Amino acid sequence: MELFIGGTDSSTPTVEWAMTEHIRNPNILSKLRQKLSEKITNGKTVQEQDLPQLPYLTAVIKETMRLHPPIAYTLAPEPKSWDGFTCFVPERFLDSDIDFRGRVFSFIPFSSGRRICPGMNLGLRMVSLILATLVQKFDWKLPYEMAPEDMDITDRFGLTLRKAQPLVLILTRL
Ligand code: HEM
Repeated sequence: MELFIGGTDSSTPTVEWAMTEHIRNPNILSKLRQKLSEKITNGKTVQEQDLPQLPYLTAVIKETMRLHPPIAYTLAPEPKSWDGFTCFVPERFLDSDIDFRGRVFSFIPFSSGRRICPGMNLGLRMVSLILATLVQKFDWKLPYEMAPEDMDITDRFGLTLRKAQPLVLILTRL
């Protein structure tokens, strides 16, 4: 199955960037797949009620939103606030109390205060379930024997910060 990620809402760029970072960091993809298989057993598919037990999945989504803020104009990332600013390291969020509510100025993917996104919980559930299902149920590879380092990872600036070139992956059912 060939997967093109498209769409214009704020959830889609997060899934697309998360998948892009996982292709560039296969050890993180393996770790996430392992964490999912520890909690979601017997061939089940991840469900909403499983999400609180999947802190690594949440860390991956936070790290994706840190490095690729979904809504560009408000949320330019701040290099000085983060060690290894350009590196994709979900572990930085594991023992941290930084949540999605915008209480720390360097991480406000859903804005904060009175402007905070009213769809935050729904958006997070959508991103978490889509990403977890794709990781859990499919093996991913780039088409045309392309190498991860050949991927175009430039942003396309707009209301949402999308990849300039859409991600295309070949998915095989695991
Ligand atoms: C991962 C997904 C999402 C992200 C990252 C996101 C992010 C944001 C951000 C940063 C803002 C504030 C924009 C500003 O400061 O003007 C916002 C506003 C808003 N979002 Fe979301 N959003 C997401 C999903 C959703 C969903 C699923 C819904 C609806 C079902 C939604 C509905 C809204 C609405 C109505 C506003 C405007 C609120 C206002 O101005 O009072 N969002 N979103």
